[in-house]
Amino acid sequence: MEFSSILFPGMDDKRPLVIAGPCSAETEEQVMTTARQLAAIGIKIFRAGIWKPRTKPGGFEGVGSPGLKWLQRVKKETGMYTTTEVATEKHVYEALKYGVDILWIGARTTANPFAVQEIANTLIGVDIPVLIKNPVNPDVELWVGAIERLYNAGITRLAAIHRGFSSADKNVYRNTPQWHIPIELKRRFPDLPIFCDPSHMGGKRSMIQSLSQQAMDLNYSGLIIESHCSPDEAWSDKDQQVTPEELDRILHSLVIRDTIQTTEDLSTLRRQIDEIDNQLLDLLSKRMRVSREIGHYKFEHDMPVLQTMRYDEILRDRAEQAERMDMSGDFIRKVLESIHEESVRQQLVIMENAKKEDQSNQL
Ligand SMILES: O=C(O)C(=O)C[C@]1(C(=O)O)C=C[C@@H](O)C=C1
Repeated sequence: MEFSSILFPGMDDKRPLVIAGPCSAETEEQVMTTARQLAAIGIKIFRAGIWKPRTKPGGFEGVGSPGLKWLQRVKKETGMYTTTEVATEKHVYEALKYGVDILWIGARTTANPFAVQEIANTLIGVDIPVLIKNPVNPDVELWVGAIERLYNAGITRLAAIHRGFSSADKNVYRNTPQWHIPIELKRRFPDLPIFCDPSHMGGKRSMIQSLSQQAMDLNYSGLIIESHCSPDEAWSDKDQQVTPEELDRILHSLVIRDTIQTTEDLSTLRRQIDEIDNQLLDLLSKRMRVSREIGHYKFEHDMPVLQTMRYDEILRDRAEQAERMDMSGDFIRKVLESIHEESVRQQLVIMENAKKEDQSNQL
């Protein structure tokens, strides 16, 4: 896929490209005050939710179409480009009618291929950048699928927004980052810009700075940060919004590492990594050879392939050992789960082949 630039005239091709604005457009005054303050600190793209998907009914569901006139005014008076979330065909028509410059697709919508297809069909023939948030569930294929649906509709000015993933486990995040998922997306589409949404990820103002820094260190193109002229009085998501002044402070604190340099030192270290990876592969192939021998033993002695007690003992022992060696137990558990999966697969093949051989010998 070949993506085109999402930038507009007057925007720097410099990291991070920042989109900022309130979670929701509440009143014309709140929108205009916030917009003026953001324009004053150099923000070029103003965001505001016009239609808000809420988990339960009864919450503030956005001001709807009347708020689009406020976005028009923002553009006219401050020169900032505007963006809002669309989830249905009607939202798209309304946003286009009022000249919204960039659309974004929310996490709940990305998770629903029917809704994404409806939006894509509505956009056929329209030249507008679309930003696609990750789906609520940690499924990179759904995210890729949404990007492909838009692309197939002729929308090539695309970018992704990483806002984190829902999780049943309680942790410090509102939506856990699971950085490996956007990293996989980036591996598949190296030219697709990725924005980080530290507001929804952290769910708290205090986490915005460090999440933004991590996103910059992972080479993200941009940030989308919720900013409100009086966050404590916000009608939605007040804990995660910052004043434009605070946003300015956060943005200035970020260290942007942009040098691409391969010195002799780095090459030497990378050669060491290559060598160690070779050894790891060698060891893994030796382990699989032993596992295949166990497979033959199990066939001859009528033993099942899966040995839960032994598997459990390996996971427990190695996780403890890993922690003593300064690695996370969870990490080693994941590695061993993959190794065990391959080991079981190889033993099942052995069982199957040995059975076939037995049968053909009996004929
Ligand atoms: O110990 C065994 O029985 C094995 O076959 C080895 C092994 C492993 O790869 O560690 C594979 C399958 C079993 O479920 C448990 C462990």
